[in-house]
Amino acid sequence: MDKIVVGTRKSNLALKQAEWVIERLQAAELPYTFEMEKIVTKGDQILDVTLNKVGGKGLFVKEIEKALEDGVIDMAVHSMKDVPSALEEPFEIGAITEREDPRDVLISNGHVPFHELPAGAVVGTSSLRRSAQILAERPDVTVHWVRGNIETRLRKLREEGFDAIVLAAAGLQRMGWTNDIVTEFLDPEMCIPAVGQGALGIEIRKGDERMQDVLKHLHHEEVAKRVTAERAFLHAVEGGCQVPIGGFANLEADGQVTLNAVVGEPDGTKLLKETETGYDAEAVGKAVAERIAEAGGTAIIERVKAELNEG
Ligand SMILES: NCc1[nH]cc(CCC(=O)O)c1CC(=O)O
Repeated sequence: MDKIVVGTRKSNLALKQAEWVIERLQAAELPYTFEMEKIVTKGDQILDVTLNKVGGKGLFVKEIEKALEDGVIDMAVHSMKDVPSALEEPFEIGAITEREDPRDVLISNGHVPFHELPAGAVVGTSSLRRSAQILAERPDVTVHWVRGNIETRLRKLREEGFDAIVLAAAGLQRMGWTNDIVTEFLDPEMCIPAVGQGALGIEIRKGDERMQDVLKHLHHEEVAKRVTAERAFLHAVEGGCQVPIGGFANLEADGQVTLNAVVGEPDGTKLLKETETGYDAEAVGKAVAERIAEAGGTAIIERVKAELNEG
């Protein structure tokens, strides 16, 4: 049987995601064997610097794309939220998978819920999106950066003086840890998740019909429609590095997609939120982006980007 090589980053979460993809493809009983190829990316090597300052999301994707282009791998498994809103030539997303819980979760020492954290509590996060929304809701807490993979962040919660950390439910679920360690699932209207959070994206060489066929067995059309609206928004407001932006879409019973999105000041002093519903996912994303840009979102994004480049 022909062999298909599935590329992945080397973190435990990435390995779980790639294993999940391979299991699902094997279950489809296609005439292929599947093999995993682990790739160390720059983003995995630089764990002690705020990721925002070292080039953002693209860091995790670049080396993997090289392996794809060179034919070392045939497809690459990504967390959809780590995939830049515009892929470069000659790549495309061959499938967007079913979505895990897209919400962020709070894990606190002593299981104190978010609204009951004491004033001055130290909340760990590594994203400007989370800090903006946490501080808008609770200006009396302090946000500190906590970098590293999920295991590292949980260890730092116990050992480094944090009262709580906020991370993606999906990562915990894929690691098999879930509910007993989670204090609270944050309301996705209060803390709007990252674009694509909870879904996986499978990247392939553009026009690779063999992979397109294989990936029909993984693609989830409803999730893809939601993520399309989210990514159209992300693309229209910035198109680049990691800034305080959230976007989360749901499908209505009639098939329309509703997008809630936010651009915020990292210190939480301003949040710009907009909502739009419609049948055309791309148009919904663009409409929300236009309104947020006009309300001052562009100015915030430009300023944050400039600060990241200086820092
Ligand atoms: N930023 C890193 C990252 N990329 C994907 C996930 C979790 C899985 C997902 O959101 O799909 C995480 C960890 C986190 O944000 O807590």
